[in-house]
Amino acid sequence: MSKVLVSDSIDQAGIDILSQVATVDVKLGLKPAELIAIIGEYDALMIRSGTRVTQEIIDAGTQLKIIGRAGVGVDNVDVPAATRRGIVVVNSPEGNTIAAAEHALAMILALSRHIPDANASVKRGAWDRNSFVGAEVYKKTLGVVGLGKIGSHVAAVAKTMGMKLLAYDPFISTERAEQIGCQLVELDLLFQQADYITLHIPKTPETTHLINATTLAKMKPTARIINCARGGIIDEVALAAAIKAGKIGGAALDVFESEPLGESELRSLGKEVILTPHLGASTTEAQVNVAIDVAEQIRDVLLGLPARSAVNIPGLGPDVLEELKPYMQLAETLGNLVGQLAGGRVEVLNIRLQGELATNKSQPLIVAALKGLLYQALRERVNYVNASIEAKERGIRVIETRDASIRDYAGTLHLEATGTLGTHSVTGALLGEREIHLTDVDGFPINVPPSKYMLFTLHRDMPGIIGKLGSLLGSFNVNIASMQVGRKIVRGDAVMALSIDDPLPEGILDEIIKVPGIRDAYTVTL
Ligand SMILES: NC(=O)C1=CN([C@@H]2O[C@H](COP(=O)(O)OP(=O)(O)OC[C@H]3O[C@@H](n4cnc5c(N)ncnc54)[C@H](O)[C@@H]3O)[C@@H](O)[C@H]2O)C=CC1
Ligand SMILES: O=C(O)CCC(=O)C(=O)O
Repeated sequence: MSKVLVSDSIDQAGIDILSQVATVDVKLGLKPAELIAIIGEYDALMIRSGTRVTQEIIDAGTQLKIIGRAGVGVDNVDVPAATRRGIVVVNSPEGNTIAAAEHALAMILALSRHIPDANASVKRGAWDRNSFVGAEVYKKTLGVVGLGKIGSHVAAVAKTMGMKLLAYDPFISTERAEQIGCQLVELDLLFQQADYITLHIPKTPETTHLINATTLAKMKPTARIINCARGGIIDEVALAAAIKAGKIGGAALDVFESEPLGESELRSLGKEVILTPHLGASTTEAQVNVAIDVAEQIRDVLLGLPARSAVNIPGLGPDVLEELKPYMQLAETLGNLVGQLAGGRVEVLNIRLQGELATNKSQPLIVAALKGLLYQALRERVNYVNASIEAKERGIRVIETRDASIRDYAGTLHLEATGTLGTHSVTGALLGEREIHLTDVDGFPINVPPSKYMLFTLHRDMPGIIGKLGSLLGSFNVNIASMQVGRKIVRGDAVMALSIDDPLPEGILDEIIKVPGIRDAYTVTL
């Protein structure tokens, strides 16, 4: 049975799902060295933001197939290292959207009305109404940095509170921003005009210290900044200094450059600063959502099925998967076949999407074809995650072309591999939506379903050759399940495709090539 390690606290609903297919160990608060010492036993690791999955941990996880992040941000996982090792990294892109957005909205209101400090003062026994005079958000300007899932929800609710909305997000359209009621502006203008600035972007090299001494200097002296996205987007030292110097009005932070927050000037500041310990996703509802979402994906991957929200399998969203799954199987089979026909080292793989397929997303098909192509070299080590990287590292150049005019079948895929031993090509189609058929080998039309063991010959189309080959195979006790010849002209060159019941015994290929009229022969295992 597979083994899953859960190293941060996740809802029981997730553990229950994992337990259907695996032994689940929940071990919280492990130090990096402790995690490195045990991770080798596990097939899957499930985390939240508490566990930092470094290259060392990934290297020690020799059995790891999947890392599941019960939440959105995967910045605590070394995704490139996981990708190189073929480990799927999945997250829950939407499970905690509402929770995080509501936390940001709560921060805006709590900051405006000094709720935390007023509450603490009453609990201390005081009745001080003068120190906590607040500000209304009504008719104030909210600047939303990052108008994705969380930013959009914050904007939509803020709109209903009567706020004016500015947004900065270089990756969304003006129309989309307008639909949400936001005016898309340049970042500097947002900094200059906003009364509240709320951050909803990932932490990337571009967004690290986006809020720094220079950008803080552009803001209104009354501006308040809310960060429920990621620590490190704000330079905390510069922020504390700006608040102390009265250059901005205040800040509410849920996330920090280093978590848990250690020694920090921010702790010493008064009611103009609110700090929460990364609680954005901490609602009962969100924790159930993300636990189920990620546990289901881990279960599926352990059962050999694809994950719906893999962050390191580009272009494989659930909708794409549903539509392309049969074609991915076709691409993988053709990749495996053409790789074996080509033998040696493949240098160029030409992939042509034909007919209806020409209008489809090609990336998943390319990944699947490469997975098939590299299977002989890498066996189980190659998967949808690392196929592209492995191909790149081997110097395989991928050329993609499309031809919508070819309409023999609904959609066909044509693969041509050129390597150190020559060029070979195969074409395949789906019959009845799922059944794979080879429709062409090396330019010769055929129509056969691929089978586990196959033999292909290139020969002269002449009387007696099929009989001679049949007798030869029979003398080696090789049983032929089916046979088909593809030719372009009568008595010209032809290709024979045979399905055989068992692998071809050693040495027969040399005998086959000696049969007069047979020029070449290839055996493949699919
Ligand atoms: N505090 C907490 O507990 C939680 C924090 N988060 C964090 O919230 C953030 C946003 O999450 P979602 O809205 O789900 O992500 P999302 O992917 O839906 O939205 C992010 C948006 O940021 C935009 N963006 C990317 N780079 C940008 C840049 N340089 N400048 C401006 N915009 C940029 C993208 O175009 C996208 O629209 C993430 O960092 C996530 O990790 C998410 C959930 C809980
Ligand atoms: O797991 C958590 O509570 C943190 C959630 C979070 O930051 C995220 O989903 O990106």
